[in-house]
Amino acid sequence: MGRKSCTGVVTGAIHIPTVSFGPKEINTTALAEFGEYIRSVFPTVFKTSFVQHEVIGEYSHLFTVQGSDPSLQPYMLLAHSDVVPAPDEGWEVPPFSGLERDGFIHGRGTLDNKNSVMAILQALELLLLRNYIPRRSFFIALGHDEEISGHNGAQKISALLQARGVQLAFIVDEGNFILDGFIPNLKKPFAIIAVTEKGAINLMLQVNTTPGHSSAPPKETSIGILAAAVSRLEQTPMPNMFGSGLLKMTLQELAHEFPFPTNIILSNLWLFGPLVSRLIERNYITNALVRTTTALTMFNAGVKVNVIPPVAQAIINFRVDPAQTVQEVLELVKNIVADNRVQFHVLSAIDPLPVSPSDHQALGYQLLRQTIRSVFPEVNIVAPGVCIGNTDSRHYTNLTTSIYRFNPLYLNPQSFQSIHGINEKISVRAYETQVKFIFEFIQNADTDQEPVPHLHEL
Ligand SMILES: CCCCCCCC/C=C\CCCCCCCC(=O)N[C@@H](Cc1c[nH]c2ccccc12)C(=O)O
Ligand SMILES: [Zn+2]
Ligand SMILES: [Zn+2]
Repeated sequence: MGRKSCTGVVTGAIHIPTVSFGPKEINTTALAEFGEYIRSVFPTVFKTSFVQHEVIGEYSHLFTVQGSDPSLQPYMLLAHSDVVPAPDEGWEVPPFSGLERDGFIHGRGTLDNKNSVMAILQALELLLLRNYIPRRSFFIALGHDEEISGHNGAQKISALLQARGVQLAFIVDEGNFILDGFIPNLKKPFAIIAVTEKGAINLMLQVNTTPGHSSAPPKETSIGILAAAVSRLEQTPMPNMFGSGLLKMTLQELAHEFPFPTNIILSNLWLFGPLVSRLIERNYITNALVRTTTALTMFNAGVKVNVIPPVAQAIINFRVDPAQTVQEVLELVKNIVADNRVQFHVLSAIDPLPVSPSDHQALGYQLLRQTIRSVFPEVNIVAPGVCIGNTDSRHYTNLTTSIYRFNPLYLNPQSFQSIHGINEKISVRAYETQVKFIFEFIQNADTDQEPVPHLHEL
């Protein structure tokens, strides 16, 4: 294949429909094609002697970049090549066209997360083409099943590295962004590096009742009983955990960016905390930062129009606040439902992750901060925060206690909705800046903490 332009490689990647449809449904043809594709567009990465490439779990990719200084502890960059499904309806352009129009590349995966896959490999390709030899070793792990929990990709890579005795200085994965327009009155963007992520529970509620003829219905059917139970859950939010969370720290760092009187209010959360937490929970996105969320995602019941339904089932997806545990949430749920005709089946449950360090000694955090300052000089605030979704990085807690989830991209509420939604797109400029960010980050990781002039400028 001839050499493609910087954004042409993204277009080609979006074109390959590497969709994870369900727990065991992946598009193996597309994933295999994706593997061939990255080989063809990043030839230098694949032929460099100190870059080892392995395919794990059939479709995930692990690159080991051997640094020249074995005394430096390695780190790892993560991304994933699979995407969530994208039916054509509602899209301005077909989701797998990868069309470049008006300065944007359109399509599923442009923000989540083929942008990162391609930007990481592109940055490495450019460094290698300039004969850059890293001092610090690093790994690049590209999962192929992140959207369905990463059991065949990230989990296997993690087990392999553990078996090899690898311990990492830190990990950088997708997760948070440079946020723009999420807080009313705050015009300036701010970068949030997620130092933890929420837990998750998929809980099935089931009600069984005796089937029969619909002409003589019982007072309550399985559908009615279950509908009332899930409605109680939806109407009863989990407790607001504002006081105990990281969000307090994030807001204190943001305080002086606000005009009077918000700056005073946010600097004195000991006094105004209850007021602030009530304001935060009013918006559905920021609400996810202060509590365990309850999302009714599936409902299934009934077999025929004139048959009393024997079974009704609903699935509820909870995202567990880092200040709570799965067990605590399940107890609360049982108390809210308070109906012993409703059975509980926990389909999957994962606790929130521990908080990674963000102090001055935290190498990964400080390198991200330093690179943000350099690549996005207009961003004044870099603060630690919580990732409200789950990422492949959760499979790597055996390799490091320092996990950071940050995409070097601007995100506004509209682009937030496009992730897993419709009209996902990335501006050409944003993608090029992401490449620049990783290009600088890799070089910064080779310096002795203090920023020094870069060996290469992009
Ligand atoms: C004051 C600050 C205001 C902040 C506003 C908040 C803005 C939020 C910004 C970004 C959030 C993006 C969410 C990150 C996505 C995480 C990746 C993802 O979608 N994961 C899936 C699938 C998944 C992956 N691993 C697991 C493990 C277990 C269950 C699911 C998954 C997901 O979370 O569902
Ligand atoms: Zn993702
Ligand atoms: Zn996703």
